[in-house]
Amino acid sequence: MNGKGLRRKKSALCEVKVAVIGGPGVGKSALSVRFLTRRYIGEYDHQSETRYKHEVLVDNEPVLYEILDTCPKNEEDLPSTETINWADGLLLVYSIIDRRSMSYLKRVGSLIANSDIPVYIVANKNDMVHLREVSAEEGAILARHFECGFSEVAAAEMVAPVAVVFQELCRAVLAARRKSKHSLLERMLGTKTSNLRLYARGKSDSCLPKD
Ligand SMILES: Nc1nc2c(ncn2[C@@H]2O[C@H](COP(=O)(O)OP(=O)(O)OP(=O)(O)O)[C@@H](O)[C@H]2O)c(=O)[nH]1
Repeated sequence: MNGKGLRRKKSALCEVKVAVIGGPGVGKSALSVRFLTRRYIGEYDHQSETRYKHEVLVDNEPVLYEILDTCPKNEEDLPSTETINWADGLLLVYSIIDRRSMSYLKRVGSLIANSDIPVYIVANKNDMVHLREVSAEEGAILARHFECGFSEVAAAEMVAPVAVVFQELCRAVLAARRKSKHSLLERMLGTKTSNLRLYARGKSDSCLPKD
């Protein structure tokens, strides 16, 4: 114990695994590193996927993000089943100046059509509107199709909107966890649990948002 009260137990940390997915060069690393370090680094020299860990507060609760920055070799190189199964949530990235990157996400959509993994769509490089190939409306339509959140950002310009994107995906993951826990309880108890307070204990429960 320290002077300021109880030291936080490690088990109280909520872990959220995010795979950052998108076609080549859309800014997956720029977005990830912006979120991790608040800095914009223009060029990344990596030939393979990279994993990061990062702890932040989301809605005043500590969250440990594990971020997988994927690295497709070309437009045909879609994320593996292993990557999708590993993730709790997918950050799907396209570039507003690259129409092919929107098509890439549509192909990813077919891959995850039968899954209920939470996703968030982010359109990057909106500092380059003079070269725009994909309208914001098209992004919003794709997000409606995925039933997920959507925003246009520029990793090159600002930190806050990029952080919001990661926070929103975290909220979607926690909401999905809460929903699956409720439906598991409903199956076990044979009743609706919406009026029951969940008795939270144990490590996995610490990842659930409070009711
Ligand atoms: N103008 C502008 N350029 C950006 C932005 N984000 C990234 N870039 C540039 O886009 C290029 C690709 O960025 P990366 O972050 O390496 O893209 P990536 O999706 O990780 O690339 P791969 O891992 O090779 O698929 C770099 O030259 C970045 O400087 C942005 O918001 N605006």
